[in-house]
Amino acid sequence: MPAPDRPGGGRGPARGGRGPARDGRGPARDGRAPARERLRRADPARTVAYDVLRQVSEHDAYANLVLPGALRRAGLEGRDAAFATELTYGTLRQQGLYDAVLARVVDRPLDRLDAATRDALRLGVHQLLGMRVPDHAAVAATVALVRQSVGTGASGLVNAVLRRVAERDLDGWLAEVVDDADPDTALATRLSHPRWVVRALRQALVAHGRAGEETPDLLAADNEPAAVSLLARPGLLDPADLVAGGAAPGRWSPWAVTLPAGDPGRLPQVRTAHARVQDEGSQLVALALAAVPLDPPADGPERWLDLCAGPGGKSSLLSALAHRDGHAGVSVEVSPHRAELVRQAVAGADERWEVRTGDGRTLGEEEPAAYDRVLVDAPCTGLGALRRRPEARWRRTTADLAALAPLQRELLASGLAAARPGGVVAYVTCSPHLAETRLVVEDVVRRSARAGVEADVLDAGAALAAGAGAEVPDARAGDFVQLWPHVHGTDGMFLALLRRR
Ligand SMILES: C[S@@+](CC[C@H](N)C(=O)[O-])C[C@H]1O[C@@H](n2cnc3c(N)ncnc32)[C@H](O)[C@@H]1O
Repeated sequence: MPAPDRPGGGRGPARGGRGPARDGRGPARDGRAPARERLRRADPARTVAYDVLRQVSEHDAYANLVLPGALRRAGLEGRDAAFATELTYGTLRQQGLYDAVLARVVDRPLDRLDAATRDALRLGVHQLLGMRVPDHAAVAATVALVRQSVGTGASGLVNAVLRRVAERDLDGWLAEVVDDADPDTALATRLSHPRWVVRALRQALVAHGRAGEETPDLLAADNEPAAVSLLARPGLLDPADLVAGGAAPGRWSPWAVTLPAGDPGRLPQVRTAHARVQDEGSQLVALALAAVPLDPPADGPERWLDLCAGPGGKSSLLSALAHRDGHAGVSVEVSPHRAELVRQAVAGADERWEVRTGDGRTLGEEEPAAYDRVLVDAPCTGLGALRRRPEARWRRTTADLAALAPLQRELLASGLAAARPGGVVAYVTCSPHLAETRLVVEDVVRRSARAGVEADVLDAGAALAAGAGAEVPDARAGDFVQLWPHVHGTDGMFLALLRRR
């Protein structure tokens, strides 16, 4: 995949073909106020984007959770919804680069600006440098937004700053902001990631057998909008039905389809929980666990366990497979709210699938050697899924790695203890970080053996191929699997498979 080294170089909505209100030059075809005058008022798409940005920065909201509701409430659909989405996600992803530009123009440190004004400035810069919105429309519409939301004083500042930004194009600003920076800082600024993340991802690439030179491609993939993948739950829905409705078949998972556009929440199959939005990488790792050959248990159906299951994506797939094939299972989730989401996710396949609110760390002790297949999809930094969570890269810190390390180890050790001899455990993260993947597995295998719970590392690549129905090229990292956004077009899922002796 080529590495576009600029925002908006990819698939963001273009200006061309939009209605007259987009660029402020069109005639008033519909009896409304002239376009130029309309730009004096904030338009709905920009208002939605700005409101979501405010919720993200003021209330630590997640843009991907807040935006769909905001679009629906504003009645935005089609191209307008796509425009609002690109405004929101692009602004959040490129925040590091845009702040570097703004720092050259604003007459005080950015953190001394009122947060509402700073969010508006970032939104304006994205239109100027990351989208093909004409300068005058980007400035006028953003100023209108600020006048309406913050006040006249702030709108003067925003007007002056955005006009200065508009004096150069993106290449001009890129040259300026990375001018005398060291290579890592330059890469971090150019592709808008924190510097520690750039280093961690390069280290992860190398640790999983790839070249450090791929780092710019990986960072660029984080800046591209991810396709909307759906899971058609096995036994409940044939993916061909979704394809007949206009979706494209998935690239890797036999149960995946890709939606061209639109709100998946409106699909009847999603409403009935027969289909679910789920990245193909997530589907593949769950399918791999289900595909590991196993001696059948002597005393009845297989028992499956999803040890940290919220919000239920992989439980929805595992429960459907288990239901189809006559197995039984349990999902455990510590957060009551997320456990409720898991209950909804397993609906339709829940006859012999129980959902519990509880602490997965103690389950291995409470039910030792009780399960045939165990999924430990551990809480992690999510560094492999940055393209879907546009603000996550700015929230995560190295302190999170240290904080998550004990929890990841305790959950895996508990999952291993809950597996019966001959049973199999999948350790999964949506982060390729070495400290959350290989180091956790190696550490827990060693420590568990000392406690009398021995396990062998299985060939996860073979299981992935069995689950997908074909080899997934470039997925193997020794005995482990590491998927990559820039290689596979999936989230960066890690998978290790362990068989208990
Ligand atoms: C990475 S998410 C799992 C994603 C899930 N497998 C899916 O596909 O939707 C990790 C989950 O573990 C939960 N969790 C954290 N600590 C836990 C614990 N001690 N026991 C059980 N669940 C826990 C978190 O609340 C979170 O929902």
